[in-house]
Amino acid sequence: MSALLAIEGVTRRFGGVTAVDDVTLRIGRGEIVGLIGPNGAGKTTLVNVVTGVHRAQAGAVRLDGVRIDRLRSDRIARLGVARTFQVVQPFPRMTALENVQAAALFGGGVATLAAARERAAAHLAFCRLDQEADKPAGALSLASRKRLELAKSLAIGPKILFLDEVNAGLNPAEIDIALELIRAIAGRGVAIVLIEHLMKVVTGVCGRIVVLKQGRVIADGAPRDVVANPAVVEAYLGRRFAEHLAAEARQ
Ligand SMILES: Nc1ncnc2c1ncn2[C@@H]1O[C@H](COP(=O)(O)OP(=O)(O)OP(=O)(O)O)[C@@H](O)[C@H]1O
Repeated sequence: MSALLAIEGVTRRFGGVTAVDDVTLRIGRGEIVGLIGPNGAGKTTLVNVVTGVHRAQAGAVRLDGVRIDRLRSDRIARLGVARTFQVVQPFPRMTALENVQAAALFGGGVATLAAARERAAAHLAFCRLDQEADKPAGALSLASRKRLELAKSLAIGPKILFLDEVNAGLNPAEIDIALELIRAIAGRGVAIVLIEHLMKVVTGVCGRIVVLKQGRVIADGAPRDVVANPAVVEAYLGRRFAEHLAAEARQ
C-alpha cells in the first residue's frame, strides 16, 4: 500500500547550513509518529517544507501519491496537511467557536456559515471545549488554547496533522487529556506527527519514532528499539536516561 505522506530525499539549506539533509520518510494513515532530535536537528524545517512554508532544494513530497512540494501552503493545508504551532495563536477577541468556524470555512467543504458553525461546535465538543465555546479565545487557559488549536486543525479536515510541542507547559493531568485526544484523532484515520521533547509522552503514545540529527534521519522504528539505539542515546537521550526508558519499556 502506498504511504499517505511520502517525503523523498528532501534537502533544505539556509546559506551554509543544511537544515534538512536528504530525508526520506513514509507515514501511513492513522499512524502516530514521534519526531525527535536535539535542538537545531531540523524538525521544524522538515515540517515547514512539508507544509509549504519553505521550498525543498532537492527531493519531493507526496500526499496520497500527488506531489505537493511545489504548491502554496494554503493549498497544501486544504489538501489535508494541518499543523499546530509551538506558540499558540488564536484570534484572541473571537470566541473559541468563531475561531474554529473560521478554520472550517478556510478548509472548505461547508456550504454555509451555519454549517461551519455546526461543524465547529462538534470539533469543540470532541476537544472537550464545549463549555468554553462562547469565551474569547484570549481568555482561555494555556491547556484550553492548545486544545483549541487541535479543534482548528481538525476543522480543515486533515489527513495528517503535525503537532509541535502541544504538551509544553501543560501539567500531567492536562497532558493525559491531550494524549487521549491525539489517540482519538488517530483513531479517525488521521496520521499524527508529534514533535515533542517529553520522552515519556513520545514513548507512551507513538507507535514509531523518527530521530533527526543535523538534518539526517539517524533512527526510525519502534519506540523500544529507538530508545535503545546507541546513536540515539549519544545524540539525544544520554545513557542514564535511556536506561531508565528501556526499563520502563520492559515493564
Ligand atoms: N529561516 C531560517 N534561516 C536560517 N537558518 C535557519 C532557518 N530555519 C532554521 N534554520 C537553521 O536550520 C537548522 C535546523 O533548525 P530547526 O529549527 O529546523 O531545528 P529543530 O530541530 O526544529 O530545533 P528545535 O528543537 O530547537 O526547535 C538550525 O541550524 C537553524 O539555525
